[in-house]
Amino acid sequence: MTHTEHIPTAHPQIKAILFDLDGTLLDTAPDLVAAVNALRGEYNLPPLSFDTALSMVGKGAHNLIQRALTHEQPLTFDTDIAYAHFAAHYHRINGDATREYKGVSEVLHALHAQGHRLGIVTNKPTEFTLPLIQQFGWSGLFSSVVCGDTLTVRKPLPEPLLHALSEMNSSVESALMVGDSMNDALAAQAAECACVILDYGYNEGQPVREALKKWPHIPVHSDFASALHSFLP
Ligand SMILES: O=C(O)COP(=O)(O)O
Ligand SMILES: [Mg+2]
Repeated sequence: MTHTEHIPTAHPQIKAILFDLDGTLLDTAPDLVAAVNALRGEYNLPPLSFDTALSMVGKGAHNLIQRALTHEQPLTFDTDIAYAHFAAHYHRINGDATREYKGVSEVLHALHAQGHRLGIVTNKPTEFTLPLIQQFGWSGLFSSVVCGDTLTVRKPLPEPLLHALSEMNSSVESALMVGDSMNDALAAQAAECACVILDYGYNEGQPVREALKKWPHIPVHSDFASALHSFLP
């Protein structure tokens, strides 16, 4: 069976499409890992392996910093100072080695040209998200960008998705969430929003396809264009 045979049941009326950023639209892993290890250097901690550092990405920057600094043993640190260190390093690095996944720009432009309303719902802070949207030439495409610090809560809670849809004047019945992690799937489920998942991204170190085996109603794709294929002409 090919993955493209899984088509979201809600697709005929889909008008609004919400995208996760890290691991779905953009492979930000090299820059995130470099920033994590630069942060660790500030605390005289040795670098983490790529996979270990990447497994800490998913629940926003404060959670990432907490996991990165307490990996080996508990460490008491000032969270504002640690965030300032992380932000300084990540601003310096952000975008350098980040690449869009195959087909992303082409599909986003095609969906937009077709009249779909597009939004981003990411746990990444706004200050790192907006420069990436600009770098990849996507600024005119999104009618809502909800980041990890837009509200006081983040995915896997449903509020960020619902907030984006309200900014897009769209109903949850007409919406699709496209993500790479259980945080996206859980947020979509809680919002009662249709969802498709890409398996090439980051799911906090766990294969997302395995995690979704008990949720057969959520289609899993390995290719961005195939995941959106049924919404294109
Ligand atoms: O920054 C994170 O923790 C994850 O970001 P994402 O929600 O775009 O995957
Ligand atoms: Mg993601």
